[in-house]
Amino acid sequence: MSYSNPEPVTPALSIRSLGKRFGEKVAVNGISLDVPSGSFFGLVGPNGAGKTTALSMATGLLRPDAGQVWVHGIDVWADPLRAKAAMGVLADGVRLFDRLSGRQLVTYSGLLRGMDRATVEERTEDLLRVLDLEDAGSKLVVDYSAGMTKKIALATALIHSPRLLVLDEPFEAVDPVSAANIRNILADYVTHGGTVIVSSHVMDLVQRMCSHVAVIAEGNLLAVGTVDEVRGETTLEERFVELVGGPGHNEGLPWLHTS
Ligand SMILES: Nc1ncnc2c1ncn2[C@@H]1O[C@H](COP(=O)(O)OP(=O)(O)OP(=O)(O)O)[C@@H](O)[C@H]1O
Repeated sequence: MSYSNPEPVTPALSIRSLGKRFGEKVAVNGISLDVPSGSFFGLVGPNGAGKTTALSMATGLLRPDAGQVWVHGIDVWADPLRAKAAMGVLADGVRLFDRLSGRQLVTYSGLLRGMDRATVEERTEDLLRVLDLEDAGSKLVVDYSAGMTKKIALATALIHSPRLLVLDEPFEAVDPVSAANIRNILADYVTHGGTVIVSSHVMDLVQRMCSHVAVIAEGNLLAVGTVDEVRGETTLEERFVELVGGPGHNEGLPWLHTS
């Protein structure tokens, strides 16, 4: 009896030769990588490395100058509606419809995704509860704090139960209890077959939370693999500093010394 080779599993996200420049500035320099399905994938890099630009292109928010992106095998730029249906996105710095209340915003996101109202209402209440936003549900999003805004944006990314979550800095400005809640929700989602991509500056968090990591700096991919492969015998933080270069400007600011 002969067996054919098993089909290789389609990555949750595949990026090939993705590039973007803003004027003279090359923000993303022909990056290629695969995010395995079912992974918890961290994207790390210094300020201005190109993380947000790369994730915006990967999620159909910013048109690349070059390259291609597939989400579960669907070409994001050739078939955006189908690709976006498979994704939940927490974008950095994108304005929400903040004249809606939190509850309205999450409900609206679900209805826009074509979900039926009863399911949307049920999930909206679940999301407000687990994200500790029940009391703030009827307040306008424009009046939310930075952390509350992050959490309501996360709720809009989760409502349709996507196969892939792409979260740009999901823990920024979020209090530790809410952050732990969100980590648990995401870990549970991955355990049940979802894939998460998070960008973060907190190496310790990425080391503890993620199965895989990519390091980018100045628009280039410096390392990618499982967290253990990338960090080797050291911590992810030490490896990160080795890869992107240690602290510069050691001279400090003498005029700031008050005594
Ligand atoms: N709309 C834009 N116009 C001009 N330059 C841009 C624009 N967006 C990003 N850039 C530049 O592209 C580079 C990459 O920026 P990007 O926001 O992708 O970095 P990042 O890794 O997300 O940084 P951070 O960690 O600080 O959020 C930076 O030099 C930035 O100034």
